[in-house]
Amino acid sequence: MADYVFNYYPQMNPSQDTIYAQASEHIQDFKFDAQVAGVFNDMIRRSVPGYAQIINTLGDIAKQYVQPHTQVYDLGCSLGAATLSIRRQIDDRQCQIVAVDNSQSMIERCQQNIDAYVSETQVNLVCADIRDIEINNASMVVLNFTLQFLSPQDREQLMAKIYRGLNPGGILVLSEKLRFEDEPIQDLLDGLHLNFKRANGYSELEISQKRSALENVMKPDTYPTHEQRLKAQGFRHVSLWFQCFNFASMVAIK
Ligand SMILES: C[S@@+](CC[C@H](N)C(=O)[O-])C[C@H]1O[C@@H](n2cnc3c(N)ncnc32)[C@H](O)[C@@H]1O
Ligand SMILES: O=C(O)C(=O)C[C@]1(C(=O)O)C=C[C@@H](O)C=C1
Repeated sequence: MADYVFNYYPQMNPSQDTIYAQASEHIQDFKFDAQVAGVFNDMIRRSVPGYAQIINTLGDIAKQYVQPHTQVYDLGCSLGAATLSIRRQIDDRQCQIVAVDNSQSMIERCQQNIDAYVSETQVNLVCADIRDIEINNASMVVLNFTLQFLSPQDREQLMAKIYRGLNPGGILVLSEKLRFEDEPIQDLLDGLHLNFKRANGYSELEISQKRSALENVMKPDTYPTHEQRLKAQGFRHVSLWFQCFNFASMVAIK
């Protein structure tokens, strides 16, 4: 599989993630702070199976779904990988991309990444909580591994806001880590994910310390929960379009 986004945007991948490499007595809750922002491109590529494929495909989906003179929202944009992939495909459409993250460190690095490439499409980079922003005149909304960091009640409210802000025919792309009710399936897919991390050079110590750090802050839903929530908002067409182990990406069309 072409790992194009990392070859295409080489400046996005400057440092290796060694955040959990040393044993620590007190593992603090995971935060998207300056330390994480500095290594995030390496971290997410080595932690999320299919990440590059998902980023590339977001551009393809944008090409099909983004309508002229509308807005595209990238919620929890981190370093801007999704925004950059989408922007390359919609330069002829007089659209604006609204990219939002509440981590100042992510936003600063994201701005540098966006400024590094010329484009006709304006990117409005906002440092804010995605629970507080307005969404309107949207033809595409992206939540690429962001919803899982909100509380269940906030997930529901955000979905309702996204649905209201999308134009008819607009699309939401929702990528998440998944949980499985079926225990053997949960164990199998979780184990395959751990092997993916090992194959990408993470030690057992790094894997277990990161797991502890994420325990309280990232609570994945099952696919049926996602599907029910999306349909309850009114989305008429809901499907998985990608899954690798316990990581998936869904589309929901209004
Ligand atoms: C796993 S990262 C997303 C990766 C990114 N979408 C990509 O495709 O590379 C989650 C991001 O969501 C941001 N985030 C988490 N909760 C947020 C909130 N309530 N409001 C805004 N941003 C949030 C974090 O700061 C982090 O940058
Ligand atoms: O589940 C894990 O082990 C992860 O590292 C997942 C995950 C994610 O899904 O966002 C968690 C935090 C980091 O942002 C990168 C990847």
